[in-house]
Amino acid sequence: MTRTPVNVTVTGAAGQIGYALLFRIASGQLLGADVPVKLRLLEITPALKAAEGTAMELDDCAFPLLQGIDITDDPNVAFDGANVALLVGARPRTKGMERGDLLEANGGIFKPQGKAINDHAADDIKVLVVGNPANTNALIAQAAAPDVPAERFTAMTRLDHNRALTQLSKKTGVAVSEIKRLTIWGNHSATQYPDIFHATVAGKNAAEVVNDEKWLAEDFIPTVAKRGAAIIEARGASSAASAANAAIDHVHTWVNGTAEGDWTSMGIPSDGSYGVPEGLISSFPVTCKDGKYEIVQGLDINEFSRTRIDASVKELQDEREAVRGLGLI
Ligand SMILES: NC(=O)c1ccc[n+]([C@@H]2O[C@H](COP(=O)([O-])OP(=O)(O)OC[C@H]3O[C@@H](n4cnc5c(N)ncnc54)[C@H](O)[C@@H]3O)[C@@H](O)[C@H]2O)c1
Ligand SMILES: O=C(O)C[C@H](O)C(=O)O
Repeated sequence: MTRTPVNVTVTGAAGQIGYALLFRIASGQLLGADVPVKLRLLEITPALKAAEGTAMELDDCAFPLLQGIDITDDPNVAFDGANVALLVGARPRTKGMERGDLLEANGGIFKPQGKAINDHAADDIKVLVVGNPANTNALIAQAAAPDVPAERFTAMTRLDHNRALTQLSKKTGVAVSEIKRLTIWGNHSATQYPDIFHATVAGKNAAEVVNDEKWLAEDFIPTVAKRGAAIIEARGASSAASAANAAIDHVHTWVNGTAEGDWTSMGIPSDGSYGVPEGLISSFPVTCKDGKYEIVQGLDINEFSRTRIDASVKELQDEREAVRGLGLI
């Protein structure tokens, strides 16, 4: 194998998502079956031993693409030369909490990590923030990295996108592979808006196929938006394997592109499209090509969608004000 390995940094490597994620990265599912990787695992000091245990297991898999594992509690070391950074490490919410309740607890993590990325990462760094509240944590990290192009900081709404695909598939009886152009707008929170008005189901307009606004408003949207809480209620812990799967999907699509005629959802810095204030990290419909993404333009936004997009964007603005007040941006 002659390709230069890609340096992938994963924070919170000893956590639940980390455990579901690292083996898939090392096996080639993140970047491609022919792309060698070097892993950098960042953890807090008390969790280093657990991260070492995971690294031992990674070694024991003898993955042909895995060309090294470094473990550290120093962000400056973890992000040195990083090409891809998955910011997972954060405190997950527990029963009864909203993701916004985590702002203060987790905000302090993302500012120093953003600075370390600014100072040490490779020029082509791509960042995915998974740790909640993901959109605003991404904003904090991005604000601390003025030398990195802002568009390299993204937040994960792919789990919501995947959840929405499955709910729509169950409602219509059509396989997820036949559903295209679904969109998650806004925040990865209970205000997010999964939009099927531009989606297609086996080539037909999804909203017309469903033809049931009551189901949309009272079943589909709340089921997708509150799925994280439902999983916490059922498992007693937040989603892990599905979150890791979505992180793999997000980066794989960003690097390798969206399929012709389809798009995906990513939390990205707004350029003002669709009335979302510039700079907010909000979820949009995007196409990806050659390692870059673009917002899908020109979609008609009906009244039903507008109200819901605006509500989620308002929450993002409030979160931005809150972290400004805490001196995090
Ligand atoms: N965006 C999404 O769709 C989505 C989905 C699921 C979970 N999440 C979020 O992902 C985060 C991680 O979830 P989890 O279930 O793996 O939690 P976890 O508690 O199992 O693991 C978190 C890990 O992060 C580590 N950590 C804490 N502070 C750190 C720091 N400063 N640097 C490096 N590591 C640090 C902890 O030691 C722990 O090992 C949570 O914020 C959770 O809410 C997001
Ligand atoms: O809901 C949570 O707190 C975890 C995660 O964001 C999820 O959507 O499953």
